[in-house]
Amino acid sequence: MARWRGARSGFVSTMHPAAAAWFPTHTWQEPAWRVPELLAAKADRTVSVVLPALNEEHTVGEVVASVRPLLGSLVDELVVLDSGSTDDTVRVAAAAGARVVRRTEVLAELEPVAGKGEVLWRALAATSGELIVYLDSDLVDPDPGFVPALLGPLLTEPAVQLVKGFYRRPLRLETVEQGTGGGRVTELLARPLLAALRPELAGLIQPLGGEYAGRREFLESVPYATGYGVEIGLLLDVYARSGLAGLAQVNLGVRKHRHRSLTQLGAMAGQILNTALRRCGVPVDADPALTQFVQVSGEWLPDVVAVETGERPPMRTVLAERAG
Ligand SMILES: O=c1ccn([C@@H]2O[C@H](COP(=O)(O)OP(=O)(O)O)[C@@H](O)[C@H]2O)c(=O)[nH]1
Ligand SMILES: O=C(O)[C@@H](COP(=O)(O)O)O[C@H]1O[C@H](CO)[C@@H](O)[C@H](O)[C@H]1O
Repeated sequence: MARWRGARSGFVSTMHPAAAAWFPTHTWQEPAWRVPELLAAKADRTVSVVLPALNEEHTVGEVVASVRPLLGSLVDELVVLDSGSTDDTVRVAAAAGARVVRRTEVLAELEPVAGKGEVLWRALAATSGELIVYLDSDLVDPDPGFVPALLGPLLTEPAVQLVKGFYRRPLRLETVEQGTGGGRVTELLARPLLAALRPELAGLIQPLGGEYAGRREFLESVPYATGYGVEIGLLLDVYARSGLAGLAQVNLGVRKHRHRSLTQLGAMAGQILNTALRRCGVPVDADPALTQFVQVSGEWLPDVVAVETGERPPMRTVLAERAG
């Protein structure tokens, strides 16, 4: 299958040498795997698709429906891990054909904490697939090709441990044809942060993207940041353990999703920054707080938010302790 259009290889060499060496052989610009080919490569291995969901009643049904046709062939289980939704997410997800697991129903002895990473981590205990695909539940017009593309490298390249999706990310849904501008935390924080701390990872096109797949053996062996730091944490951990050879990325086309406000993304960025600094051995405040500002009747007032920096230990250790 097509990995890289060589005509553009000149630009690749302008990156950090390690990134430039990795990019051409671990980037699928035109993923061409067909399901029958992947089924043959899959053989007797198993695949779990996991959707983290917090109040996603408007979109979770379509995301589930985009994966549903693969259930029973390429996909062995399709799970929505509900993150404490207070809307109709659970009903909509179940009606669309997913197995819905509330975060309180798995590892019930552990009091759940808020956050995306918490449910991605709990999903490890709620599923059994050797390969795990994570998709966000807020996707708009989700492409059924996401899962096959993300599984491609895992099913054909034994050294790869984690596969990240990449895509064009329109910020205004109505201008998807030309739209870009999405991935604000990626462009304003993650990319500059990786450039400063791990320039070898400069070749990752979407380091924070919520569509990715990994081997259970790797995912159960690393801690999970319980908030939005989960993606940067997993990325840094796979690099620390397997080097760039453990990473691949596939073109998923266009990704449209619900966009949060700048204030919300500021809090998200705080979690990502804190996780990345800790993974890279940079001392950080034990209980960081982020002071944002709001204008009330003309007066600017501080709004101090705690930066969630919780971590869950490697699932492997938790399951071993439970097994006694
Ligand atoms: O505490 C949380 C926060 C987020 N999410 C889910 O994680 C995904 C990505 O979250 P969000 O859309 O807030 O991030 P963004 O894509 O805007 O960066 C979505 O499916 C959310 O429903 C979750 O399950 N629990
Ligand atoms: O990539 C980003 O900058 C943020 C915000 O995206 P938008 O500016 O709302 O398109 O979205 C990602 O970051 C989160 C933290 O890693 C992930 O959990 C999300 O899945 C991903 O969409």
